[in-house]
Amino acid sequence: MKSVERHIADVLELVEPLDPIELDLLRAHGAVLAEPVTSAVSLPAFDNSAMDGYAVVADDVAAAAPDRPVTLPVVADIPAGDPGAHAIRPGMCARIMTGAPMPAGATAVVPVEWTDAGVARVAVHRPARAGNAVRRAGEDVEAGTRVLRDGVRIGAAELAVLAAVGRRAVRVRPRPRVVVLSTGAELVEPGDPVGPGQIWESNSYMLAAAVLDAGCVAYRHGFVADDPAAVLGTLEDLLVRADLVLTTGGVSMGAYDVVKEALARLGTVRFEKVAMQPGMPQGFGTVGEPGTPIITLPGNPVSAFVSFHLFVLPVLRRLRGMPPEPLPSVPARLLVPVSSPPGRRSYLRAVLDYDRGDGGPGYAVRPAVRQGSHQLSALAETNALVVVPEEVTDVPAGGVVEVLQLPTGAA
Ligand SMILES: Nc1nc2c(c(=O)[nH]1)N[C@H]1C(S)=C(S)[C@@H](COP(=O)(O)OP(=O)(O)OC[C@H]3O[C@@H](n4cnc5c(N)ncnc54)[C@H](O)[C@@H]3O)O[C@H]1N2
Ligand code: MOO
Ligand SMILES: [Mg+2]
Repeated sequence: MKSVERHIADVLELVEPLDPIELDLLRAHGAVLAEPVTSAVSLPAFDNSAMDGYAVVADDVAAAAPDRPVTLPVVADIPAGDPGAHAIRPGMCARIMTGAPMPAGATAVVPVEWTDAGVARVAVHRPARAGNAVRRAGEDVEAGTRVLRDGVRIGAAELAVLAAVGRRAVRVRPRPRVVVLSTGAELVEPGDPVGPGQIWESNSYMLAAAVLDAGCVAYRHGFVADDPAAVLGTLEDLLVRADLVLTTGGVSMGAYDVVKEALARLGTVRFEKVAMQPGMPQGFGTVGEPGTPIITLPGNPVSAFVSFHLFVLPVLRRLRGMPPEPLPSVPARLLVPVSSPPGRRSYLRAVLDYDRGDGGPGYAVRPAVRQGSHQLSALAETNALVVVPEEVTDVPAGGVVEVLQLPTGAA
């Protein structure tokens, strides 16, 4: 059987980062930057006040005290947005608001709380050192420096930086478009009546949501019956929209496992067994001309879920122009013993939390009781996967295991 690492390397070969496009700021939210962004301007662009108060010459107020206030004439009133043509000389001051340009000649700002808040004249009762409450031009960003690097995901903070340096649009890699297709004659749309032997379909919902959470566009096609012609026809129709196709079901040894049969005609897909539990039967390759990458996940819901997080997430990251890193991992103390089949690496659904035992700072992990690859219920509160290596069959409670952290939501 093939190793998990080998399979990850193979599926990653399927894709390259998508070609960059130019998008307006808000539409670029969630996309990955495809250019380093340099600021043409300094930020702040001009010396300005950090507080509402009075711009002064610091030396003038050096001796100010509550019992000996220094009184100065107020020669200008400078709100934020003022074009900034004011100047003061020693012995004068200007009323100034937060964000307003410092008048020439001023060396400090006295906050209004340190004064009597006068309008024509002001009494200052505390000294301010030179530079007090002044935000210098360029102290945040110097003109010509890089503010964002190529490959960062544009979240709220990055959008703020882009807007602040005056960008209206940016070059980004578009969100990958992922078609999700389930197969199986037993599947019924949730809520529709189920007959004998039928079940409500869940994989396409799970995968579409996981694709969205991974910052991609999901086209949930629903499901097709176990008929190779139907699978083929549907795939051909969907390819135009797809940067990646995900299917579930029909990849094992069953007589009606039609994904295998259909794809043998339409593309170059390899079906293999990966030494893992759950998620052993896997397939990948391309379909159509030019080849659209396809990953065929096993039908068992938990197998599809685990396979998505191990194999599909890195592929989506690469398409987005991000490093195709695996899930982050931490060591954790097992709260209950676990077992695993020999020769296969187990990924046990589990709840990871801070260790509340005597073990000091660190993590503790509790695998779910129900670990069957059909037992969806345990997934609901799962936030992690416990890894039990191929050669290990039992780990006692208290043993330290590697734990993969599952994504917590939209990326
Ligand atoms: N003789 C063997 N049988 C099986 C093997 C094997 O090696 N030899 N492997 C088992 C393993 S491991 C897995 S995983 C599954 C993989 O099955 P398929 O990918 O062929 O998927 P199906 O047969 O279509 O379905 C399996 C199971 O999952 C349910 N399912 C499928 N799709 C959905 C869906 N969209 N929503 C909800 N549930 C779904 C389906 O009803 C079946 O119960 O094969 C084992 N068998
Ligand atoms: O690989 Mo299957 O996933 O064990 O149920
Ligand atoms: Mg099957």
